[in-house]
Amino acid sequence: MLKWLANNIPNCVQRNYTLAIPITYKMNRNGNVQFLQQQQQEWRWKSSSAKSSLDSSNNNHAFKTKNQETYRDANNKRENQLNNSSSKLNTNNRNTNNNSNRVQKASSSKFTKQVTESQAPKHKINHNEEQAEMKRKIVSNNQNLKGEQQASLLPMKQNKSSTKSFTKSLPNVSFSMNSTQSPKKGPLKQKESHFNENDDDDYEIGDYDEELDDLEDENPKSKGKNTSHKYKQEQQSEVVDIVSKEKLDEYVTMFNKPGVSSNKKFRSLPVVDSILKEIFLCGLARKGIKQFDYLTYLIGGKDAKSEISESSKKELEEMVNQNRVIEAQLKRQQISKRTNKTNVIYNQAEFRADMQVNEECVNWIFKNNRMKYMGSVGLSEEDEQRIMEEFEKNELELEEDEEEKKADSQLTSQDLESMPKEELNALLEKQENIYELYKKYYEESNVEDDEEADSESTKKSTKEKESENATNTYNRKLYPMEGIIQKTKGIPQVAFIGRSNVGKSSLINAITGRNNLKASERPGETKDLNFHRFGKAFCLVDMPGYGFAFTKESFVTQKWLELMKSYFVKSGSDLKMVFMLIDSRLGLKRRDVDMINFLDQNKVPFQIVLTKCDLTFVDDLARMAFKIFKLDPIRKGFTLNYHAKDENTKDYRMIFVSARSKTGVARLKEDIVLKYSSFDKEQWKRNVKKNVVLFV
Ligand SMILES: Nc1nc2c(ncn2[C@@H]2O[C@H](COP(=O)(O)OP(=O)(O)OP(=O)(O)O)[C@@H](O)[C@H]2O)c(=O)[nH]1
Ligand SMILES: [Mg+2]
Repeated sequence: MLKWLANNIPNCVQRNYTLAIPITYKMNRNGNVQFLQQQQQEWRWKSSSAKSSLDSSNNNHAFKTKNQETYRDANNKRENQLNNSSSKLNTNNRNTNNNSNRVQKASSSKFTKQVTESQAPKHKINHNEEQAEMKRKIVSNNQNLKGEQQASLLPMKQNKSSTKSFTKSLPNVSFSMNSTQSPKKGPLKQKESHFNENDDDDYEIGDYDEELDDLEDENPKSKGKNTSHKYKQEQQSEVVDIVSKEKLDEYVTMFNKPGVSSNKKFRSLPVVDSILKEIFLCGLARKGIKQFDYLTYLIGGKDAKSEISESSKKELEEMVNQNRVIEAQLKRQQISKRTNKTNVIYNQAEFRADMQVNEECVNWIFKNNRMKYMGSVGLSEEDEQRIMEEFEKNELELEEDEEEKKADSQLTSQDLESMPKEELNALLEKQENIYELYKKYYEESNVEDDEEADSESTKKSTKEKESENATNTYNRKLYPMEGIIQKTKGIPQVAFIGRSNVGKSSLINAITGRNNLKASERPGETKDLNFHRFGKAFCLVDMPGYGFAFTKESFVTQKWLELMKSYFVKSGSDLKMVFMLIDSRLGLKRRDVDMINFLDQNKVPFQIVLTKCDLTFVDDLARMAFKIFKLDPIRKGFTLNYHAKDENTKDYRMIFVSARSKTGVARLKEDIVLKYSSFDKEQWKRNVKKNVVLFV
């Protein structure tokens, strides 16, 4: 379809000329396309050599004088293509002549006339009020979509001064795309310290083009066949960032080598790059919006559809209007064709359309399906009674690793005293900065202030509020394990597991956009395995947390672990993914490691999700992620290939989320719907009358 659009719509690219026009089309049940009203009544021709951009008022004239021949060629070509494709598209064109007349009357711009003249006989075009209304709806939908995306970019919301003071406190976390072979010179070589503390140079739009120009210059076609060809292939593959397992082991050995500073190690490894990429894509990049967007474009693919903030979206629109991104993208495509490499960077139009369809798809499924409670699996009555007694008798406390506890206390007693004043001040400043940022953010987004939440007196009130808000909209239906497995048979399941208080229930609430699950500051809130389904597409499973230390034998933990493990083993192929949640502030604990090993041994597909990222620094997140990566089962399975199209490839992407700021939630939602549910996007596209705003 997109290919067809690209070939047949006059805003496609003809040799040196690029034309960008936002168009709206409607796809009916048969897969035919109906063109709707033009989004904007202006269009531009742009010559990549002359870089001339013409106004809509004089484009016809200019086009005849300057580009007459090229246009004629292009137009003939297009008409031929239209004729060829007309047989396929003629099923619904009984009223075409009427339609074309109507459209011609209604359209005021020269361009719209042009389009309809060439296309009206071939396609059914409705240009009535109904469609205008529909278009309005789409636009408003799109605006609504941006809300969540905006919320995800917490740090971007800050004013200049606060961001500056914040970034000052960040250590050198640099991002380099081509660390694999660490070439000394290369077109795709980044300004190495994009996220470097001292690097205040922002990425300019032109930079991308310049890099590609370099690439062009080095191209074998322009310079004859030479060694740079091979070199470019390497560069291309680095963008994809697929690393074989052997290679990965090599990197890890390198990472463990003594005598090399950890900072240096950090920068030198692609695995770290990959983790950092994830962090950046999740909207946690705090250094600058431009680099972030540049990255999303560079990486491309559907994963790059990350939460782009409102302001940066505007910037991107501008870029698209200027055609620069399209040009750059096209150049890249040409290059990748020449180098005969898989084209991982999507076609611009395809990328945008795909992004939009995915978004709509995910929103549709969450909006149009009731979240239905299917039942719970709990412990036997005896066990439950005993647990309740334990709960009442004992103060609930999460177990801590004793060694870590010791280390912590040693740090506070010895290090703080001996710590130079400067360092201490820096530490305090860092804390103040983050505090101010959060305060400002919560003020802006009308979220409860953290300051209040921290104070003792208000703790109670927030607790009360939470319990009030989080209403259990269902009466508890308890099933034996076999019973619920029978009941949920055939529905793909996604489970959330992790220590108590890690934020499982909150994350599910954030994903569903509902407040059905009880979440509270008190650990041990969830006591059953709760099953909720969205139609027959998928089923979300909230689990009790583990990690209590209030009885010697840790009865609760043992019982709940048994329950969860039996579910993992019995659910079989219906269990599509287990999201293993880890609190990004606390990191891995012994029981987490046990659980990871268990999942790995039983071949249960799982992914690590770092939660509460709104409370953690980027560099701490990266370190935490890498610590987790060092675990054997993770390292073994980490393919680093998050463009993987192969369904069987275990996707060991590290996920960073915050249920509070909604960072990463949109991506997680999309993963659930598009990767693990039984929801068929293509079928949905065919069956639901779809309106898509395309920017070609
Ligand atoms: N700042 C912040 N707080 C969070 C986030 N997610 C959860 N919380 C808080 O963490 C606490 C625990 O959240 P829950 O969702 O109840 O955790 P849980 O894993 O379901 O806990 P159990 O049911 O006891 O296993 C609550 O007070 C939440 O408000 C987050 O992303 N950011
Ligand atoms: Mg819970």
